[in-house]
Amino acid sequence: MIANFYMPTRLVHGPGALSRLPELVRANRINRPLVVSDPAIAATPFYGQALAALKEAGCDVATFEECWIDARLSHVDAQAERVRREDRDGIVSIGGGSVMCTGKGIAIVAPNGRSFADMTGVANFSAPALPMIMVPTTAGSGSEVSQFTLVKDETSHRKLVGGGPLSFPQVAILDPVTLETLPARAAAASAVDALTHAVEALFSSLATPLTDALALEAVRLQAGSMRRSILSDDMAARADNLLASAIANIACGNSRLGLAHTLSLPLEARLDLPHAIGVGVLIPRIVAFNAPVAPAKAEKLAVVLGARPGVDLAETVAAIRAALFALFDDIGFPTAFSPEQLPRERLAEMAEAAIPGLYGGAMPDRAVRDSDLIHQPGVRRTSVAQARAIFEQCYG
Ligand SMILES: NC(=O)c1ccc[n+]([C@@H]2O[C@H](COP(=O)([O-])OP(=O)(O)OC[C@H]3O[C@@H](n4cnc5c(N)ncnc54)[C@H](O)[C@@H]3O)[C@@H](O)[C@H]2O)c1
Ligand SMILES: [Fe+2]
Repeated sequence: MIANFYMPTRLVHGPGALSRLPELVRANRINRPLVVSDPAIAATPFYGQALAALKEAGCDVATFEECWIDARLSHVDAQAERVRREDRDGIVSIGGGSVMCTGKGIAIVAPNGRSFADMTGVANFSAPALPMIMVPTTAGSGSEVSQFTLVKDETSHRKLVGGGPLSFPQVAILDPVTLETLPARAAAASAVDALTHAVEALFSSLATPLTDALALEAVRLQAGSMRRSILSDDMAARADNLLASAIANIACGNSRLGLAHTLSLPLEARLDLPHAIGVGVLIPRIVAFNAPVAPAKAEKLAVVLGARPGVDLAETVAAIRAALFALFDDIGFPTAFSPEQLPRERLAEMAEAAIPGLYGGAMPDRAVRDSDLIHQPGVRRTSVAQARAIFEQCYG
């Protein structure tokens, strides 16, 4: 396999990093930025300070502070039109994955002059996206280092995926001050999502020693910092947590995701299960499913989770499961689905909806479609019956 590792985004991270925003905006020749955020972020002190610093540095700043949970097609297309009209020359996104994906969508659409809905898939646009500076305020999505943006089309109720090498953010600024105002529940959900990105990257058929190194370090850093980051005011832990979620996305951005994200998709689409709950509850079961075909990876995963590898694979898998369950319990995150969340009579339907998109480990020999970004090449071929059996293991 010829592998391709690509990561052009500059990372500026650590306590105080946000103070570098004006200089980094200038360094990327942005003079007239559109600053994108949501109402919760717009009310925080760090946002007000960032905005004031940009104006003080002489930037002609416009704002869009109306993002919702999940980037919206109508916001992306309308704000891109505004960017063209007002001759804006760059995007500063300050927020979680929803805000960063909105900003990235605007940055793609503005210079390409078509609706985002007409540019989905991989690299389906020709003009480079406007320069983007990303300031994540959750330690979760990793959108700040990703070429892709996930945008909800409210009309068709589909989640659109688009992006390519021309839409990597120029800079990601990771400052733990941004996590101070994040409610514990949202912090737990985004941290679990990030953890699953790293574990999925490890058990991908497209994984390489390079992505493995990043994935394992992301798990070690994430598992070691999550409790203190979420349950106390520990700035060092929050800095680690932010860096871990970026590293996890760099890993899965290059090796793709896996079966937890694939199986979670119909639960999110058809049962409105939140993404983090879907992938978080599934991930210990997916590790158990994958471990027999990747036992060495399971052992390494146990070590970075701080668990002791067992004398055999079954013990190692049990140790991983116990470590993940303890972590989730401590941060108040569920370890099982309730029958209300995932009705037993719909298990067959969910398994059938998830599996046809899988292509069992090989890259397709055709143009990559949207669905390929979501249906991921995990290490193990999976049948509908196996998917159903995995769902059945998710009830505690
Ligand atoms: N592009 C990618 O590679 C990628 C990867 C994973 C997820 N995503 C997308 O990211 C989105 C999820 O992002 P998320 O998990 O970061 O959550 P989010 O951006 O949806 O935010 C969740 C909630 O937390 C609030 N919030 C965020 N930061 C805050 C802060 N510091 N203080 C107070 N409130 C704060 C928001 O206002 C929101 O209500 C989804 O739409 C998903 O599709 C994109
Ligand atoms: Fe995810």
